[in-house]
This record gives sequence, structure tokens and C-alpha cells, in this order.
Amino acid sequence: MTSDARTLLQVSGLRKTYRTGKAEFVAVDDLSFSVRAGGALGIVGESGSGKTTTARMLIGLERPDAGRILVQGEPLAATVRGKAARLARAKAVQIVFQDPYLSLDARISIGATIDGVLRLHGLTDRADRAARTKELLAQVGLGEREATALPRKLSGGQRQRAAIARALAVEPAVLVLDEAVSALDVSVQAQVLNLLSDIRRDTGIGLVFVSHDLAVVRYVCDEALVLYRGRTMEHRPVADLLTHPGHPYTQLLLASVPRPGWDPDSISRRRRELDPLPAAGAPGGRG
Ligand SMILES: Nc1ncnc2c1ncn2[C@@H]1O[C@H](COP(=O)(O)OP(=O)(O)OP(=O)(O)O)[C@@H](O)[C@H]1O
Repeated sequence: MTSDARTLLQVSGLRKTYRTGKAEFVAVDDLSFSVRAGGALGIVGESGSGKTTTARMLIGLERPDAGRILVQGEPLAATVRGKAARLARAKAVQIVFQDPYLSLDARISIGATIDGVLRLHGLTDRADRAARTKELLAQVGLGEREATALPRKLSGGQRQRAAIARALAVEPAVLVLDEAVSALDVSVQAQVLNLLSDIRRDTGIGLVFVSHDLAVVRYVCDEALVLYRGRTMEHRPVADLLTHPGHPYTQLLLASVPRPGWDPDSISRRRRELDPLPAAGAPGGRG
């Protein structure tokens, strides 16, 4: 894999094994991809395919057994000691989860949360922080009313916008979105997806969009990588993948999107045919 100045994220040969008792289970196996400035990669797969494990490795919450992660050419530190190292890692990769409460403090207003992040990252002047907070909230379509509100006073879509603003406050090179729109209504999903497309165009941030839903990935990503049992089945431009899915598993993922004429029974049957026996030691999906 080649690297150039505009490659923000380079992942090669990533592997993660979990041990439960004597059993060993490979959750992610030999995963490689890169994301350029302003690029967006979708990582798709069903529950248990290794998406969250991948996201957790990208933000340093999980340590890979093999492989490496380079952000702007620098290895993502396996362990961080001290404030400077912690802040540097935060600036490399930020994440937005399905549940925005994981990024937002339920006890303080959205504006105060963002102000705190800016202060932590060295913006000492109060007026500068206020201006930047306003700018960040405007970037995600939130205004003064939302800035002063507690997270629970906002709608689900507004909370997820606030979580995105909080992540952007760090000015990360890469933003990982782990099922970030899955809990939202379809119309709100579309708004947040449009917002993400605008953000990547305007800021040049690299996006890694993790989802079980190929239809959602299509809105934001140029490329998609299909994970199945931790392995890459295919990795191609998303339009190409949607029109000519190469692997039976990708075809099944596409067929699984509810639409008129949708046939869940046939999908379940095809899924069983594809994967008749659980792999040795596989704990199975969790959801
Ligand atoms: N801490 C852990 N210990 C043991 N096994 C784990 C652990 N975390 C994940 N796994 C297993 O690794 C596999 C991949 O899990 P992962 O959460 O990455 O998948 P996923 O594609 O994100 O699925 P979901 O959408 O359900 O979270 C699953 O079989 C899961 O049971």
C-alpha cells in the first residue's frame, strides 16, 4: 500500500483475537485500507462481523494483535501516558457512537461541553472559545437554543449533531462514525448524512463510516469495504458495489434492506446457506 501526503489514515494487516476461556476467536483478520483527506470509507457488515472491534482499534480503545494504524504517517500510539499524548491521540481520531450520550455529559449544556473540549485542547481565551463553539454548532445546524440546552432536552437528531460538533471541536484528522445514524428516523438520518457529506467536503476530514446498512453508507461514502466474520469480502467504489455486488454475502446485505417486495424468509434461507455451521470457537453475534 502506498502512502502520500494526503493519506490521513492507513491501516494494514489489522488483526484482533478475543479469548474466552480456552477458546480463541478472531474478530478482525488481516484488515487493510486507507482514507485520504476528504475521503469517506464505509465499513459494512452484519452484527458480529467485526465492525465495532475495528472502530475501537481505530480510536485506541482496543489494541490490535497484529498490524498497524498510521494517522498522517504517524503510528497510533498503543498506550498513552500523560496529557500531551492523550490530546495528540484525540486529535488523530475521534468517534461518534450510536448513542450520543457516550460523548455528551448529561449534566451540562451542549455549549458547555464543547467549550470544555476547546479549553482542554488549549484554546485559553474565553471569547475565542465562545465564538468557536457557536461556529461548530452552526456547522452542524444547531443554534443558541440548543447551545444552552441539556442533552436530554434535544431531539435524537439534534443530540447526534451535538455529538458530531463535540468530535469536530478536537479538529481530528479522521472521524469514525460507529452506527451513528442507526437509531434515528429515516428523515433525520438523511439530514445527518447530508451534514456529514458537507463536513467532509468543507473540512477535508477523513471519514470512516461503520454501519450494517449499505443504503446508508451509499449516501456518504466513496468506497465500501464489506466485512464478514472479520474478513474483507470486497472493497470497492460504493456505486460499483451496489450495482454489481461481487460476493454472495454482499448480495445478501443488499437484499436485506427493507423495500417493496422484500422477502425476509428468503433472506434468512440464503443467509443459512451461506454460513451453514458456526466457526469453531465463534461466540456468535451479540445483537
Ligand atoms: N470483548 C470481547 N470478548 C469476546 N468476544 C468479543 C468481544 N467483543 C466482541 N467480541 C466478538 O467479536 C465479534 C465481532 O464483534 P463486533 O462487536 O466487532 O461486531 P459488530 O460487527 O460491530 O457487531 P454489532 O453491530 O453487533 O456490534 C463478535 O462475534 C463478538 O461476539
